Amino acid sequence: MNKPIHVVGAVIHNNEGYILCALRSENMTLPGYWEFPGGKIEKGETPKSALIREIYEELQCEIKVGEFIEDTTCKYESFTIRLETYFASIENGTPSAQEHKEIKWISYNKLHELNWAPADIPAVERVMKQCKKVYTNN
Ligand SMILES: Nc1nc2c([nH]c(=O)n2[C@H]2C[C@H](O)[C@@H](COP(=O)(O)OP(=O)(O)OP(=O)(O)O)O2)c(=O)[nH]1
Ligand SMILES: [Mg+2]
Repeated sequence: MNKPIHVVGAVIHNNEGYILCALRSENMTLPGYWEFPGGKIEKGETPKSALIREIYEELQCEIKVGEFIEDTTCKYESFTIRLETYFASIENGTPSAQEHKEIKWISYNKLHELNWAPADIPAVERVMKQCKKVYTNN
C-alpha cells in the first residue's frame, strides 16, 4: 500500500441536524464525489489546526472543531487516503464554496442519498447513527 496521505474532514452541522456537504469539482481529484470539506494536514499542523485552515480556505468561514468521528484508511487506484473526521460548527461567517462545484446542507437522515467518496462511508454511517440518537432519542 502507498503511504497514506493524511486528510481531515469537517462534519459541519447546525442545530437542526443538517450537515454541510461538498461536491468535488472537475479540476479536483475524485471529481463528482461528495465529501466533508477539508484537506491534507501540512507539516507542523494538528488535525484541528489543519481543519480550521482548510475550512477558511475552502468555505471562507470560521469553525469550532468538536468531537472526533472516524479514522479510516482507504486505498484508491493511485493513492491511499487516511481520512480523520470531526464534528464542527460555524463560529463566524457563512460558508461560500471557493473550490467545490457545490455545497449544500443535507438532513442527517438523507446523507446516504449522496454519492460519497469511498473513504467517507464509515463516517457517514457513524454521523447518521449519532445524529439519530440526538434528534430522536434512540
Ligand atoms: N477533504 C476531503 N478529502 C477527501 C474526503 N474523502 C476523500 O476520499 N478525500 C480525498 C480527496 C483527495 O484525494 C484527498 C485530499 O483532499 P483535498 O483535495 O481536499 O486536499 P486539499 O484540500 O489539501 O487540496 P490540495 O491542496 O491538495 O489541492 O482526500 C473528504 O471527506 N474530505
Ligand atoms: Mg480540500
